[in-house]
Amino acid sequence: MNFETLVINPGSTSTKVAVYQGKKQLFQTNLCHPIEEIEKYPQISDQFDFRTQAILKVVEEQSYDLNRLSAVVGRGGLLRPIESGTYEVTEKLKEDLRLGVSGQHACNLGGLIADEIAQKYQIPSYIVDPVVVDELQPLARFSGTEALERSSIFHALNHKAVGRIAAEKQGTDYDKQNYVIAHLGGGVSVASHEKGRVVDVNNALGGEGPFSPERAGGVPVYHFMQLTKEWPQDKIYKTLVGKGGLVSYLGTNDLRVVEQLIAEGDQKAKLVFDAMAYQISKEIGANCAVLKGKIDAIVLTGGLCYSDSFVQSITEYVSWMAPIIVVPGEDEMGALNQGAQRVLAKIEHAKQY
Ligand SMILES: Nc1ncnc2c1ncn2[C@@H]1O[C@H](COP(=O)(O)OP(=O)(O)O)[C@@H](O)[C@H]1O
Ligand SMILES: CCCC(=O)OP(=O)(O)O
Repeated sequence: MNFETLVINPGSTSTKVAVYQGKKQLFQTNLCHPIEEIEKYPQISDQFDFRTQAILKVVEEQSYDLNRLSAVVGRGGLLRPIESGTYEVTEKLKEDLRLGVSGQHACNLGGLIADEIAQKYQIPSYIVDPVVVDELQPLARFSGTEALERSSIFHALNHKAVGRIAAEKQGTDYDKQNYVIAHLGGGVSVASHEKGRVVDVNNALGGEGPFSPERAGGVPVYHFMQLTKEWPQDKIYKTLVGKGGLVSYLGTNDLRVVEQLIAEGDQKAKLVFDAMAYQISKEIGANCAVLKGKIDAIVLTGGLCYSDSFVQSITEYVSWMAPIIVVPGEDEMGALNQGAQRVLAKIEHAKQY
């Protein structure tokens, strides 16, 4: 059956909207949200109406009749740690998304907006492989202090989707391969995929890993404590997430703007560009150690991979460790649709949160 689904993916810098009929995409629109627009809203939940209206406007512009839909599917948010899969949006799931039980991020709106639209048309709503998919091995859970355990918060949906793409390119199955996958978007997550399980990954929202277009990544903690000892919590958080990385150094979260500055001869922009590639490469190297060098490929994905020079810069550091596979952008929309289609076709049951 060719079920039609509306797919909604709120990211930190964009909202992606698509309609699928079976596997076929009927349309996709990527709405970009410049930092000035996002900054107007103090809380993520304050963006609910603005993003919902923007999505409905896209659908209207495409003259698509929402009565044709069988389901609405949204990118899952910061719930409690759960296993990989497709989950039905329930009251309990929505409550935890609203509370942000594991933190605040735009993807918390995915399930909420999906359900808002689905309820109007009396159809089900789902989330797939939310950012809290947790397959960490015991060793990866150590933070270095008994008081804190590391957690698995990363771009699980795209990691899994791109893992399957890489395996297909290599003529095999995802759960037979070992990959280091680096998702390079507004936030960055670099993970060790061992036979289909993400056994280690930097927390993309937790002050770990490389800096990214808008995240600081790991910072020198002692000096950071001194710097921020008089600051309110939300200012500290925004310094790490939202106003870190490229935004902090260059005032933009857009790598294309950075490339333009470099083309105009801006030396600082060049140094920051090189530093981001350097930190990401170092994290890839760390994950190659996690897999004890038994790696079938290093996979680079996300919006930053549309930049040939950025990919080239990372490749120079890491290509000696394993073959490089580049999947620019992401297949999150396709993966969300596939997750919903499997449930609609009764190939799988939707999991209950
Ligand atoms: N053609 C391109 N060339 C260089 N950078 C790009 C290109 N397209 C997107 N990007 C960069 O990718 C980043 C966003 O990646 P994306 O995966 O869309 O992020 P998110 O989903 O986290 O919002 C931004 O820094 C953006 O400037
Ligand atoms: C891992 C949490 C989700 C996230 O960081 O997504 P973006 O990079 O799209 O902001």
